[in-house]
Amino acid sequence: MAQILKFNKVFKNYGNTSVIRDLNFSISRGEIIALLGVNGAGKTTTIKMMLGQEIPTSGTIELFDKNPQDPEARISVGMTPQNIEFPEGILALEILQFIHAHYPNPFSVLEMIQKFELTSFLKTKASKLSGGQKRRLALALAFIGNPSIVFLDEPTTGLDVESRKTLLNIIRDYSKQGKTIFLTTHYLEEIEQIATRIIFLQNGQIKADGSVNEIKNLANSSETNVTFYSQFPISLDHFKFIESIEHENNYFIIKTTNPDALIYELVENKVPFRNLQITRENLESAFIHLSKGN
Ligand SMILES: Nc1ncnc2c1ncn2[C@@H]1O[C@H](COP(=O)(O)OP(=O)(O)OP(=O)(O)O)[C@@H](O)[C@H]1O
Repeated sequence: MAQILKFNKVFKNYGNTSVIRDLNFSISRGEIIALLGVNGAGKTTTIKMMLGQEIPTSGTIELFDKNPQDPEARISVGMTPQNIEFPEGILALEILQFIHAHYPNPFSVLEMIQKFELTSFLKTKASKLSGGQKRRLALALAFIGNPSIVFLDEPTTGLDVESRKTLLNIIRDYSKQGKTIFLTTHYLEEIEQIATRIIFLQNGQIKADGSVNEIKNLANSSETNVTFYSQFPISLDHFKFIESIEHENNYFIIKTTNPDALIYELVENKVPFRNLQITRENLESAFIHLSKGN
């Protein structure tokens, strides 16, 4: 896959504070990348550097083999900022038409209106729109230029449930056309649904980089739950693969590092059970695990 964005030994300081420390990674066509990390980890700073809005203190960033500030690179980029403000007095429709006119090969204004369901507020002044309406307009503006890569900083914040679903579908469809999406969000269940890759930042450094399953597996070692129902008195004291047991109303909840071996032990010891369930890690526990680690 062709690489469209490269970070090479990138550092960023604000005054004496080191915010981004030695970022090295590349991004290819068709990826949906979620940049995750706790508040202050450096996500927005990273996106701003990709967009040429902040300059690295040292190291290099190449966007389409160019400096991110180069207009030739910027013409293939769409973005929404975390905080959206529009100029006073301009209608939503006028902003769409204005931005549309800046791109050589844009989607039609009508297509964006339909996709992002903007019809009901096209004749409203953009600065007077509700938070969710502003967000939908900003998203339409991010996509209208038919960009090769779209940067979305917390794009679903303020969106209602339907609009969220719509956006996730738009993102999925867009990546199927070979376009790249780079986003930050604090809604992990959305990431599980769409991301092809997660980059996890901690204190300005990459702590993990992989598929959703690979990231989940990082936390898997200590926190897989095996639950089952057994109405018989059983002792599991001598079992090797048990980290901890909770027992309530004939339900056993066992934490284990090795669910396969535990189930083998249950069967081998003829423990009577039913309704056995293995609960794999969700992304949230992986996130907590990664955030707590050093
Ligand atoms: N212009 C600035 N001047 C000084 N410090 C800054 C500036 N911008 C960001 N920082 C600091 O850099 C660190 C990273 O901030 P950044 O906004 O990139 O984090 P984030 O991961 O996007 O956080 P959040 O999830 O809260 O949006 C924070 O400690 C922040 O205070």
